[in-house]
Amino acid sequence: MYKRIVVKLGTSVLTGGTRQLDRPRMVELVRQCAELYHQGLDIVICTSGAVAAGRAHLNFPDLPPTIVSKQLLAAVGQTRLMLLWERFFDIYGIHVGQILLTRADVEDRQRYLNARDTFSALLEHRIVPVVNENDAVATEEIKVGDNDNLSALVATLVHADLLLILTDQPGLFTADPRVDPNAQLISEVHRIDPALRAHARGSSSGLGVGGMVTKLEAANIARHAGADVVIASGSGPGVIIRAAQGEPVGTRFPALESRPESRKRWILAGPKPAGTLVIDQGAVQAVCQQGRSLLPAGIIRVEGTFTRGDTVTVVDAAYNELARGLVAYDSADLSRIAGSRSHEIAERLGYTYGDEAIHRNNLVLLTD
Ligand SMILES: Nc1ncnc2c1ncn2[C@@H]1O[C@H](COP(=O)(O)OP(=O)(O)O)[C@@H](O)[C@H]1O
Ligand SMILES: N[C@@H](CCC(=O)OP(=O)(O)O)C(=O)O
Repeated sequence: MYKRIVVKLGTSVLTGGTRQLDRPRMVELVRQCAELYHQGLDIVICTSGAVAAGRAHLNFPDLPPTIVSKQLLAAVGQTRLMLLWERFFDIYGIHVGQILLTRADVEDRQRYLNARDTFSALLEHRIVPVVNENDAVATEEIKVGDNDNLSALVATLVHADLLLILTDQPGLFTADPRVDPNAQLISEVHRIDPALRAHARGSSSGLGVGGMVTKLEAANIARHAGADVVIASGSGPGVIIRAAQGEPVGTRFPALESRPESRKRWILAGPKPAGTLVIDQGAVQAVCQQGRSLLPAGIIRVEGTFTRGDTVTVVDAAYNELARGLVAYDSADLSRIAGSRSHEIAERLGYTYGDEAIHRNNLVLLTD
């Protein structure tokens, strides 16, 4: 039995594929959460559905397809959504607390820790946090963008041992089942590699954001943070209880053994990578197999514009993501010293911040 679970409920689940929130379905989901809560489990809800709720409440207004329209719908819908969560949990004598986040709230480590404290306080007082992106004010630059990645961030923040992503399909299939009727359910995943990613497509229902692509991104972050991840159907009978008891439902991604310490968890889930470092085979070996720091000598290419201390993603020549880390040099400097030996850094730049492009203490591996 798990102790702390984050339940992510997609728009597809909360609307049941209709254009409104499906209240009986929400009540059933809350009933299951309440049963687990009263057995002593900590429950965190990551809810989508604000935009759908806003649209339904305003009777499907004819709005231009702009960011502001979405913000307007979310502003109206979020209160409707929260009202329902509050009412339904209240039936079982459970208090809820709303947390609305954007990427900007966790980009900086201090703010990330503040958010973590809020979650800790709620959970300590046995209040169920109900989390969504702060869509009403989130613009492209500051948002997480999809609630799958948001749920992985939350699972990382609260040290969840299970992230349960509920959607309108029984799990991850070998192809989008809406398109390919012969697609097969994949019940257990031990490696999230390009071959597996090739199965995942975006959302084709017009309701959700990201489809299976973002669910795999989320699964990869959460299992590196030490949580098991399950993707399953929100309409499966007793699905939350069954998943919490460790029964095989949907697609399961067991947590990886390594449990990163606090700062590395932040690097993993907090800041959005501002750039990409493409590294050569020797550096892949040194970083991934030998746990070494990344030196400029192993960098083939620098992409994006970033400053010293920003998070970047580290990829191999085929663009498989290997790690994330905080850079010791900005993008202009790194471009100048990429491929250089350590003693050449000062010669090229006229100064040095050390031999490492990313010190291993600032590096989190994303390989298995
Ligand atoms: N390989 C796949 N296996 C299962 N579903 C997939 C796959 N590729 C794409 N999808 C699509 O992902 C959708 C679920 O994601 P999404 O629409 O974003 O829902 P949610 O609102 O639950 O996040 C499914 O309806 C399905 O059509
Ligand atoms: N934050 C948005 C949902 C964004 C999102 O990722 O949706 P989904 O793919 O249905 O989980 C909302 O509340 O409408």
